[in-house]
Amino acid sequence: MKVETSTSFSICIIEDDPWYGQLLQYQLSLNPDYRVSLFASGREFFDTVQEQPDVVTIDFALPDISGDKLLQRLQERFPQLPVIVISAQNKITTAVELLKLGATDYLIKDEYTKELLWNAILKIKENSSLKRQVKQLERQLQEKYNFSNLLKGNSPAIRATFALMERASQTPVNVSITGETGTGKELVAKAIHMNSERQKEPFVAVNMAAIPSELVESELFGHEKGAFTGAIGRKIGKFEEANGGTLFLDEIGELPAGLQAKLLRVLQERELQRVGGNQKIKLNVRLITATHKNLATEVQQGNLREDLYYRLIGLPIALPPLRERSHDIVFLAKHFLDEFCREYQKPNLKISPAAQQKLLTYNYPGNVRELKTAIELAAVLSNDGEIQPGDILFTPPAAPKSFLAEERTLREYTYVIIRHHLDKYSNNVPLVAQKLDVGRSTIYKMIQEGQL
Ligand SMILES: Nc1ncnc2c1ncn2[C@@H]1O[C@H](COP(=O)(O)OP(=O)(O)OP(=O)(O)O)[C@@H](O)[C@H]1O
Repeated sequence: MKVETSTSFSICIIEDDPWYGQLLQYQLSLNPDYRVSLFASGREFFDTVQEQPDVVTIDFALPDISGDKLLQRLQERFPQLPVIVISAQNKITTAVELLKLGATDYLIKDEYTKELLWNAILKIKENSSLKRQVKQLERQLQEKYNFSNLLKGNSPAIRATFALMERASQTPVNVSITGETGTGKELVAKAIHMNSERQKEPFVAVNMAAIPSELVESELFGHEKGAFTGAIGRKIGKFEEANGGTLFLDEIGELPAGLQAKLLRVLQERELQRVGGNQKIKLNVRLITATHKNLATEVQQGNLREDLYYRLIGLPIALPPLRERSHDIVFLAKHFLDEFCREYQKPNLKISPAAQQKLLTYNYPGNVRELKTAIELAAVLSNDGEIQPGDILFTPPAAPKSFLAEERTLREYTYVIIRHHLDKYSNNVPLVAQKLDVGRSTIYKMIQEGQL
């Protein structure tokens, strides 16, 4: 027999007294959400029920099996099953024993049993629906943070990134992410955290480039009251905030040289002292760093300590610039367009072939962030069902102030250009003359005249 479990709440009553059993069945069936089945013995229940019901009530004194044994068999068969024991005995020790064994409730057979049973089942129902909701929310959250839900892409490069992220989520190793601005470094860090066993703990992101260098130490490690002028109270640093979870240090290449030794010590010893404090605080933080710089070059140039480099590098993940993953451009554009149409409650827009061509020929210095912004604007600008090339406007980054903006004579411009090249090629006049296609004597003459 299959007790109906899908849409309704299924209750099984095991009671050998047919009159009493039917009384309980009648009473509970008054709730139209309940499907109530009656069994005269433990054996009849086990012979017929295959799927776990939502709750079982058992008579303590059945002819074929004692209450405690039946409870144990039910628990072996359905480990999560709530079981209510109904007994004619009002011996406290029996009740305590059964509750210890895992019974959800113990009711005495008297004139209040029906009401008490009604309430006990209501509580179990509420509890199980809450548990179901929590499970569903957890599933939704998990889906939301699935790598391929968070990070969109169709290129071999992004697929290779998924594989690395998978590995990074399964181990607590440090991760270092490199990539130009807007390639999705923070998104990758967050996705790793959300898929790791630390997902319920904090994810704290800090952009090192955005903190004035004199404040970095207290921002990362915290400070005690009075540690320095202006430290009016105790401050918890980002490491402590992230304790138990993940700390994402963006633009790690900007970490001031003076703090590199302290960071290394904190990572090695897994404990820190707040600025101006002497208490040692234990840390359990997973570190993910990101940079658009090449850290190995930073080490060679003496900007980053080698020992810190080896600590940080852990599992490296390199995100290629968008212009090198042409497979992703239209794919991402369509994804963002769908998102913006939903957000702006516009009917679904398409991208015309000519607009796709325009997207594919641009070089995206701002990478995915720039594509996303351009698509948002296109979604707003478009007034037919299709994005046209004219709807796609790329805003180039502010160019360095052009020297053409300054008013000079042609001769003065010539000096500026030659001087720039002499600086660039270490005053190598023959090389500069060759590069600019002018006579060497012209350059020597200008030098002699003191114009350069
Ligand atoms: N593969 C992707 N799929 C979906 N959205 C993406 C993807 N890559 C980047 N984005 C989006 O692009 C924007 C920039 O991403 P993110 O901030 O992670 O880049 P970043 O490399 O950390 O940038 P920066 O170096 O400037 O801090 C965000 O809105 C992010 O959601």
